[in-house]
Amino acid sequence: MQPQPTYGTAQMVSPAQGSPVAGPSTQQDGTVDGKGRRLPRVLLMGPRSGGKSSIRKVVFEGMAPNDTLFIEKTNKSSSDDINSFLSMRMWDLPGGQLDPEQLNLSFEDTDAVIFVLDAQSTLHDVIRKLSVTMHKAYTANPGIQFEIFLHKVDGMSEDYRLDTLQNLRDRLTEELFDMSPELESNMNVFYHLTSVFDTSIYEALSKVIQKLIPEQAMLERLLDLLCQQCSMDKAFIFETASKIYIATDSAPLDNQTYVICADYLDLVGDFAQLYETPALSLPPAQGDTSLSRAGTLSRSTGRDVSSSSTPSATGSRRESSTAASKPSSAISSPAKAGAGRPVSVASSVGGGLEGKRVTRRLPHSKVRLGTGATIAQWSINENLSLVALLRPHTQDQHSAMIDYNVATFRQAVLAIFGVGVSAPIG
Ligand SMILES: Nc1nc2c(ncn2[C@@H]2O[C@H](COP(=O)(O)OP(=O)(O)OP(=O)(O)O)[C@@H](O)[C@H]2O)c(=O)[nH]1
Repeated sequence: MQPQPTYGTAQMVSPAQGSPVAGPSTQQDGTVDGKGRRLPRVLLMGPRSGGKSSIRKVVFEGMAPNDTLFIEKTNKSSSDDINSFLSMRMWDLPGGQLDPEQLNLSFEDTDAVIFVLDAQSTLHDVIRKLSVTMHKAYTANPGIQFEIFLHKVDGMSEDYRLDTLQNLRDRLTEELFDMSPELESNMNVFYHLTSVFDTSIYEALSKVIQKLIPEQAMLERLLDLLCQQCSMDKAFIFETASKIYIATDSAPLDNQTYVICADYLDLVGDFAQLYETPALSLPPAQGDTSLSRAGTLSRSTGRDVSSSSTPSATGSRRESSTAASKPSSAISSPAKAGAGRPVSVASSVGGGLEGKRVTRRLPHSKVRLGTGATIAQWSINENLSLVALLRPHTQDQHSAMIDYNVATFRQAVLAIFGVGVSAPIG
């Protein structure tokens, strides 16, 4: 029987640099975690210059979309731990390689395949190859999830995008049907319009990842309860570094809400970095991925860690009128005094701090928008953040209740993922 993917292991995985690897999963290549459990595997495939490396670099390494122009061609397959919390492993196969067998990879232990197709090129030949690969993959693993990214749709009109997608869908369905009608009707195929120049790629990857999280329904239910109790219009659990959301409540999601929440998370991360004091940066603790990532991934570096050394630790407050998603009033600093949860870290930090307990705070911040609504962010742990849109005046009138509910929510999320509560609540 195929082992179930596991998530949220207490032992976080450091994001590997794209080391060239080719071959089936082994303990050595990291597709098995420290406890011997298999990590979910996502294959990223597609024709040459489709945009695979750009997606990886923009979303998981913080590269500016314009810089993708200078990415070198992928010659060898590479594998990356793309999501520290979920310990997910993504394989980027060189362009043109639609058949992973040539690379000694098998579909048996693959959970999802993302096919990245260039919407601006002719797809005629690709569709045929794609259907053959899908057929093979499905035969090897009927539970496999196919995600088709019609990529580079920026610059195309809405109508043209939808037409291109419809064409692709029709032709691929025909090809699959010709091969086997039964197979075609049983396959799980999902389509997404994506571009690295807007949030569509984050949303598409969020949807892919959510399907790989068995705890999804539980998280959604928890978020529903939180929204209901705290008068929140929308709430997300984000993977802080990548801005991918792993869960949201069941209320309908409009793109603008996601954009505002993701931008806010970005802004908070940038603020947190401003307040980082190198002298107080803690050495990487075992299993503390966010610490070990400092200095390697720009957008994920020490975002949460920095909170420990923000002015809030000494009780000072900073306010700024920096615009984030049109905030009309002041923004609290990422670790607003008294708002963060203190985390006691018994660690040797060298020099004068050796042997002392260093108090870290999990950051929390909020901004009142022009509409009177509040956008707020709470860190759940080093890798996850809760971001929510609160109805006007709720935050002012019920802040204690909201803090209490969020603390309870946080405990529940950590318990679901089996990470354990690493910081005192409330
Ligand atoms: N317009 C537009 N161009 C993109 C987008 N994503 C990637 N590109 C461009 O597409 C080109 C190829 O991107 P890569 O990421 O190297 O493509 P790849 O699939 O990794 O290619 P191989 O290395 O050959 O496998 C680059 O010039 C990128 O700038 C997008 O969303 N929109």
